[in-house]
Amino acid sequence: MTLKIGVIGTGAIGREHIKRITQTLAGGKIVAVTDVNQESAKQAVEQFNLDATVYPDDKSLVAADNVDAVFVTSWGPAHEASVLETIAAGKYVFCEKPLATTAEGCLRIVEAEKKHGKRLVQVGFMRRYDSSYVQLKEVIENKEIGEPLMIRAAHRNPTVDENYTTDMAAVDTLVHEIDALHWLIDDDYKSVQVTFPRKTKHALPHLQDPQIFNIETMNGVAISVEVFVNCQYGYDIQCEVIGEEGIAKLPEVPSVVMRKGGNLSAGILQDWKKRFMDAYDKELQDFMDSIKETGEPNGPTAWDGYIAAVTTDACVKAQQSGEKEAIELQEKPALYKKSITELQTQ
Ligand SMILES: NC(=O)c1ccc[n+]([C@@H]2O[C@H](COP(=O)([O-])OP(=O)(O)OC[C@H]3O[C@@H](n4cnc5c(N)ncnc54)[C@H](O)[C@@H]3O)[C@@H](O)[C@H]2O)c1
Ligand SMILES: O[C@H]1[C@H](O)[C@@H](O)[C@H](O)[C@@H](O)[C@H]1O
Repeated sequence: MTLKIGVIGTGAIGREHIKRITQTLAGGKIVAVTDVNQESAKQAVEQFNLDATVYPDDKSLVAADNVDAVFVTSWGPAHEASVLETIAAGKYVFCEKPLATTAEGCLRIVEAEKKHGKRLVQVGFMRRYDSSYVQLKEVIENKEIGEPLMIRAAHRNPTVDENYTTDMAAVDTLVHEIDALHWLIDDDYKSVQVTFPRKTKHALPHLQDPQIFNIETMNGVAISVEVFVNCQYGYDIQCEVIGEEGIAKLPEVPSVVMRKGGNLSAGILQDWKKRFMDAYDKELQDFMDSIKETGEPNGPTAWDGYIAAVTTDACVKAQQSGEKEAIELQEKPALYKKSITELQTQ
């Protein structure tokens, strides 16, 4: 059975996902697209030679009889309405981060899914599918470094455009670590405090860059994440877990090592599209396969989207107050108690 997919938002990641469904992955077909910029939607159809209808808006795309599942790849503030619309139609939805821009918005999605009675939503936290994070998680789960005590991480982008603001360091960038790190050590967040080191001359006046987020977990693990989005030299994701018996570090991205002109050198990636390419492939393949095999998506849930939103809200508050801010979650609903992946690996 081929999963027939409609895409809302045909910008950078929307097109990346259309390309992988059309050219790389098995089991899905893009049958519908929409974008507030209708020209962009039409261009996407031409670019990938799609046999797909261009709809005027998300509502009409979601309602189309031949659409089984929807990808929400529009701007963050538009996600909640499209996801709610899709759940109301009883269809599956893969939503890029953020699930919604507020914790309240995520809870509205959780409530809608609970009312529907089974999981329909997967959130695009692709690091859980990245082989280097999966290896790191295995080392931690097998207790090879004992109990984790501290994590040192960094999320660096070479540059960002002028629309990138100080809060986006949390909401747009750190959000990946927020999802990946609690999953990695199977713990919950307790509080966050933010410090602003000396500002780089490469950041525009309105942007504080770099920033350091100090997060404490319920088990007392101290996490420090540097977000530096004008680091100039490349796209660099680092993560080191310090445990009672040793240290485990995210492997470096393989790169050809050259000896040339008196230098020993290896390349560093320049943008996010390549770093998590395989993980994007795996997350979407898993989305399609699990729906076919079990009737529910397998990956990060709407509840994971809610955890991320509560945490990014606290981070933004901490940026503004300079104080340690609490990260407080509501009780996890039964629908999300165990993901299918967790049950399978027990
Ligand atoms: N998982 C990741 O690593 C990753 C990477 C990049 C982007 N993202 C997320 O994906 C989303 C899109 O990012 P992008 O880089 O592709 O942005 P983009 O600006 O390139 O594309 C977004 C597209 O959505 C369209 N759009 C906006 N509002 C809409 C609406 N209401 N209905 C239909 N179309 C609408 C815009 O016209 C644009 O074409 C963001 O939420 C971003 O955070 C995730
Ligand atoms: O939306 C992008 C994307 O999520 C990238 O993975 C991240 O590195 C960037 O900082 C962010 O702006």
